[in-house]
Amino acid sequence: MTNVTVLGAGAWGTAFGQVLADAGNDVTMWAIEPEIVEGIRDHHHNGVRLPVVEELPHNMTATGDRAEAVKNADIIVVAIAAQFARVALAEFKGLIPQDAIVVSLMKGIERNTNKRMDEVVCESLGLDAEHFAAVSGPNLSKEIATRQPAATVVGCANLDNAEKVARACTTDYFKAFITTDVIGLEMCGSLKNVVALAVGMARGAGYGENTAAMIETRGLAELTALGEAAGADPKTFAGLAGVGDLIATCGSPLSRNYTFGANLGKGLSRDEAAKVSNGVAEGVPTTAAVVALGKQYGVPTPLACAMNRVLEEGISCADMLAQLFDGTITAE
Ligand SMILES: NC(=O)C1=CN([C@@H]2O[C@H](COP(=O)(O)OP(=O)(O)OC[C@H]3O[C@@H](n4cnc5c(N)ncnc54)[C@H](OP(=O)(O)O)[C@@H]3O)[C@@H](O)[C@H]2O)C=CC1
Ligand SMILES: O=C(CO)COP(=O)(O)O
Repeated sequence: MTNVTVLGAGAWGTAFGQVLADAGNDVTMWAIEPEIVEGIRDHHHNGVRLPVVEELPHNMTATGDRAEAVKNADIIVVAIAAQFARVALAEFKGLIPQDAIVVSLMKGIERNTNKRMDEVVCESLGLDAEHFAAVSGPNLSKEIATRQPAATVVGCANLDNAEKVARACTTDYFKAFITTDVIGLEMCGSLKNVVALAVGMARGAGYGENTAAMIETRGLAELTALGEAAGADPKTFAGLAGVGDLIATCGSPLSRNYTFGANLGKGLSRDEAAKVSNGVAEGVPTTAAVVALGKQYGVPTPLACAMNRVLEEGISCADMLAQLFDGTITAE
């Protein structure tokens, strides 16, 4: 049996915690808010972040104490909003058991440093790459919370450790594939959120299938080019974490990024869309970081640049799309 601790009892942290518990592990959730800790520990329910699950498994508990949360953990899963990961993890430095594998579920690029979550987690905890794993795939939390069949990809520089994590989250409704392409998983998961914002925006503004398909396909080309420049394996982009996650996220109102974009497309301002957003829309802070990464690697990022103008300057959906029609003829 494996002891697994999940840092952050948000929607995905809690749903993934349930997967881990269903797979037979003893699961401890760590959260700051006492209401969430008490809810999971005493009532097997996270009414704040995942009310759709009436009764969480009984081999899942919670604590607000950092040292207690991680002291016996074989695997530590980080599911904190990406922009807060560095500051939150700093409090765990020195507490993580030496052989523990630290797994990130987060899909974002850190603003200002433009770093991926593998970089942020390893830097914050003083962790070596062999003990870090990323999990990314088409994993809308509410669907997995209701145990609908789904699959994901676990990436680690050490394939044995990837397999350990994959085994720990394998159930009869959740399947995990493994890879060593951590950079590919990080880039896929983070950049598809920017694409989902743009597709949602087009949908919210009333555009149809052709427009959505154009944004998704050109978005995939953009994230593949940027990912390859960052050192990713191009094959990853054609898999579950790439095309798979784009299909799920860009096609579902369960996605916070899609919904945030749809609200922008309906005419809400960025602040208004944030107010009605239910959970973190990682694409919003990540968009500027993607633009910066494009400049750093010398890779054109027309879609991220257009979405950045929406978020920073408030341009309309029509103007955002016009950015993609600059009159130049290029090879696809
Ligand atoms: N939901 C989904 O379908 C999926 C989400 N992901 C990714 O997983 C990550 C988490 O998403 P999700 O759980 O859905 O998000 P939620 O918005 O539901 O929860 C965010 C989590 O981050 C925590 N948090 C925010 N700020 C801080 C802070 N300063 N210190 C400590 N913790 C903090 C929140 O704690 P608190 O509750 O106390 O505010 C909460 O646990 C994101 O990167 C997301 O992109 C990946 C795949 C699927
Ligand atoms: O990453 C996700 C699905 O794979 C969840 O997307 P959102 O963060 O947009 O809800």
